[in-house]
Amino acid sequence: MKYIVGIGGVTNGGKTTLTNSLLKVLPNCCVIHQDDFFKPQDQIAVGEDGFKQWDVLESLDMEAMLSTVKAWVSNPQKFAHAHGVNVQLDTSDTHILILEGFLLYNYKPLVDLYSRRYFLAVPYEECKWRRSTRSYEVPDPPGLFDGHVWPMYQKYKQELEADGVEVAFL
Ligand SMILES: Nc1ncnc2c1ncn2[C@@H]1O[C@H](COP(=O)(O)OP(=O)(O)OP(=O)(O)O)[C@@H](O)[C@H]1O
Ligand SMILES: NC(=O)c1ccc[n+]([C@@H]2O[C@H](CO)[C@@H](O)[C@H]2O)c1
Repeated sequence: MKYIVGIGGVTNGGKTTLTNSLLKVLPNCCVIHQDDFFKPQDQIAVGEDGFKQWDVLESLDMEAMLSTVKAWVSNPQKFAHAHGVNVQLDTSDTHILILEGFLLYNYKPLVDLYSRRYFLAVPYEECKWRRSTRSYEVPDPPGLFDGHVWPMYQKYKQELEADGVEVAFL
């Protein structure tokens, strides 16, 4: 059996931390991180608000992410070997793929592929504080969280609810 598990939700919600714990205990488990599919910085649009629009779907090469998922679906064993994941012989009929990222469920071609969609949510204040302690490859300019990151999070979350996409909140 093949299972695709989504670990989605808000920035700094703990997605990477949870994913790393799951990778240690689940057999034959591969991972794809959505952040690895950000377009180069010079292709990120600047909004009317003056901020680079990192937190929109258009800033990610979702077609490339989908191709990577399809490569796993077509041959999980080969994918595991190529990514240094040991396939355990006694469980070799079970393969798990974790997709980890902040906009996992708003890209239509992927949404029906999940066996289970988990969503990590944290309150505004906690999220803002956690984010302020992080340093990304491209550091957040002042005001980005309130001006762009949090409003986009709310917009995409509302879109999910409106589309009736079922998620399990953690
Ligand atoms: N259960 C938790 N309780 C408190 N803090 C946590 C918890 N899980 C993670 N954190 C902290 O929150 C921060 C973000 O964690 P993590 O990198 O796992 O989140 P993320 O959702 O992958 O973030 P991003 O979307 O920015 O990649 C880190 O500083 C981490 O130590
Ligand atoms: N990974 C990156 O290149 C990058 C650059 C600038 C901002 N981000 C932030 O990553 C978060 C998702 O994990 C988003 O909230 C982006 O703002 C990532």
